[in-house]
Parts: sequence; structure tokens; C-alpha cells
Amino acid sequence: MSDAYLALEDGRVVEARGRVPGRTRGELVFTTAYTGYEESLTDPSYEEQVLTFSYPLIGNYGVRAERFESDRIHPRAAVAREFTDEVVEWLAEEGVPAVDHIDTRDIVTSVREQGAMKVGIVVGDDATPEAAKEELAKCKGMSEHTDIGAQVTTTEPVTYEGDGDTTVALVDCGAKKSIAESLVARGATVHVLPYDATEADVSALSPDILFISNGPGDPENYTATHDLVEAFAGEVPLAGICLGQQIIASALGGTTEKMAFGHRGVNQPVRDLDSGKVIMTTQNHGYTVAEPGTLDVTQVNVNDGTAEGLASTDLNVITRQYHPEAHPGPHDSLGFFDDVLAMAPAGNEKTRKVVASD
Ligand SMILES: NC(=O)CC[C@H](N)C(=O)O
Repeated sequence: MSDAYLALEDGRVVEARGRVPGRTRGELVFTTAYTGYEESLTDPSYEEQVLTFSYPLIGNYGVRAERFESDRIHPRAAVAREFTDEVVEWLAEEGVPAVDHIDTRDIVTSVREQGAMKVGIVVGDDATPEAAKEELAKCKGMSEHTDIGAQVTTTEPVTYEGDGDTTVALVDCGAKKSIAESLVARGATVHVLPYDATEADVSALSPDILFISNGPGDPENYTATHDLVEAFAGEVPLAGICLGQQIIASALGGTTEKMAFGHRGVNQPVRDLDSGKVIMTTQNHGYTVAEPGTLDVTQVNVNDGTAEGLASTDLNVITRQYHPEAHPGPHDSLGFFDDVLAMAPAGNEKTRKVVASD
């Protein structure tokens, strides 16, 4: 008799070992990242999902808060072949159900063949297959979480001061902390705004760059953020990462669509169409840009050809579908942040040089 059951949308019920008790449900996804479990578990883009690690041992270098990407764990449950006790303690402190001693190869294969699916999970002495199915029956599809941004955004504006003159308004749809850090490290002052910030909120800051963050759920549900992009396109340079790329493309005449099982891992190869160079990237997304609208596709995924980078020189826009800020993953694409800040109006460059020579 097991003390944990997973009821999958394909009709199967899988037994596991319970590590943290509870009942929950979500969209079943997997990451192939072999490091970075702390960063992944605290990535707000995993909100409403159940995260399966395909790497078999999770927790082998401990748990350190300095590696967290936000202030809490976001997946509704965690699944691995083997969790260390230290990770289980952390998951338990945050009340996130967890299971291991499960054949994650089987789970990953199912998701690869049938696409991301709903799952119900029950863990504890009273766990039964029926209870797991009840959780599954209550599970919403990802696009049905119509206001998911509210679950992950900052509620109050926050400012991080950089030592240069460029100001960035970062719309927080569930931003990983490394995005603001990467901008501040390059001298920018970053004003983090709630996901439903208005045109007036942004105008009041007179930012040099408007930056739309990563975040969970269906990009088409972020209507306030679409409005911002429409309002400022052509007026203020625009940048976006992951959900940010999807929202910017969609607001500027493009379309998005759900992928079969998405890209989640730290070794997704991306080709830059201009230089021909291939870089390794960190990814975590289930939607993608189908039609880029008024933007040009500048980078593509080597495996499936999906749009990884978009740009418009007329409108001053650059976006990435992957995560240039890494954490976890390779640092091949950190230069994106230099390219973003280079879009700031030239006056800032002059001021910055004067300040630097003081
Ligand atoms: N990391 C992200 O920003 C994810 C974007 C979007 N929620 C997706 O799944 O595609």
C-alpha cells in the first residue's frame, strides 16, 4: 500500500512514496535541468503546475535562500525519483506536497507523448486512488487561470537603485529576481511595477525602457499588460523575457499558441539568425509565439524552430523566449541585458559618461 497517488489526465493512477503530505492538482510538466532545483522551485512561472524533475537526485547540494528566485515555492507539488531530506524539509516548511520513489522516466515519456496534462495528487496516510481522481476532476486548464498574474506579482511598486542614469520600468508578471539584478548590475535603476500597472503608472516614471517580465499561465490573459505595450510601443523602447516576449508579440499584431509539452531545462540550443551562432539557454515555457506580427524573428530554437528572439528596429523592441538571466543555467546570453540598456535614449549615455569621469 502506497501513501501517495497521482491521477493523470490520461486515466492512469501512479503510486509513489509520500514525502510531504497534502492534496493538490495542477498542470503536470517536467524540467530536464540537472542543477538549479532551488531556482526552479522558486520560479513564479511554475505557479499552478506540478513540477517533475527528470534528473534523478534532487537536493544533493543543499538548500540556500540566496539561490531563490522569489520569496516562495511556486509549483503546487514536486515530483522526483529521489528527494534529499533537506529539500523535503524545505518543501514541508512551505506546505508543498512532494512525492518520490516514482519512475520519472515513465512520467516524462507520458507527457512527451501526450502533452502537458492535468494531474491530481494525494499524499498521506489516508491517500487513495479515488481521492487523487477527485483532485484531478477539480483541476483547471492553464488558460482557465484567467488572473494568474495576481497570484505572483508585487502588490506595491519597488525600486532598486543602480549607479547609472538609465531607468527601467519592469512590469512584474511573476518576475525572477535575477532579471532586476542583471539590470541593476549594469547600472540601471529598476522600478518594479505590479502586473496590472496602468499607462499613468508607467508615464509617471518616464522610464527609458519598458520591460515585461516572465510569468505563469496563458499570455493572452494579461490584458492590462497588453494595453501597456500598445500604449508605449514606438514611444519607449520595449524589452521582454519569456511571457514578456509572448505579450509583446501578441499586443503588436502577433499570435501565441500552447505547445505540446513546452521547453523546460537548461540546455535548449538557440541559433541567432544574424551571426549563425548557437548558444545554450535556460527555458521554462509552455506557450510560444506562433506569428510574430510586426516584429522580426531574430533567433530560433534549433530543435523545433520556434521563435526564441524577436526584434523591431523601427519600434525599438527586443525580446527573448528563453531566460538570459540564467539562474539556473548557462550564462551564454547575459549580453541581452546590455543590448536592452543600449536602447535607452542617447542622452543617458552622455550623462553616464560625465558621471563616470567625476
Ligand atoms: N517563464 C515564462 O515566462 C513562461 C511564460 C508562459 N507562462 C508559458 O508557459 O509559456
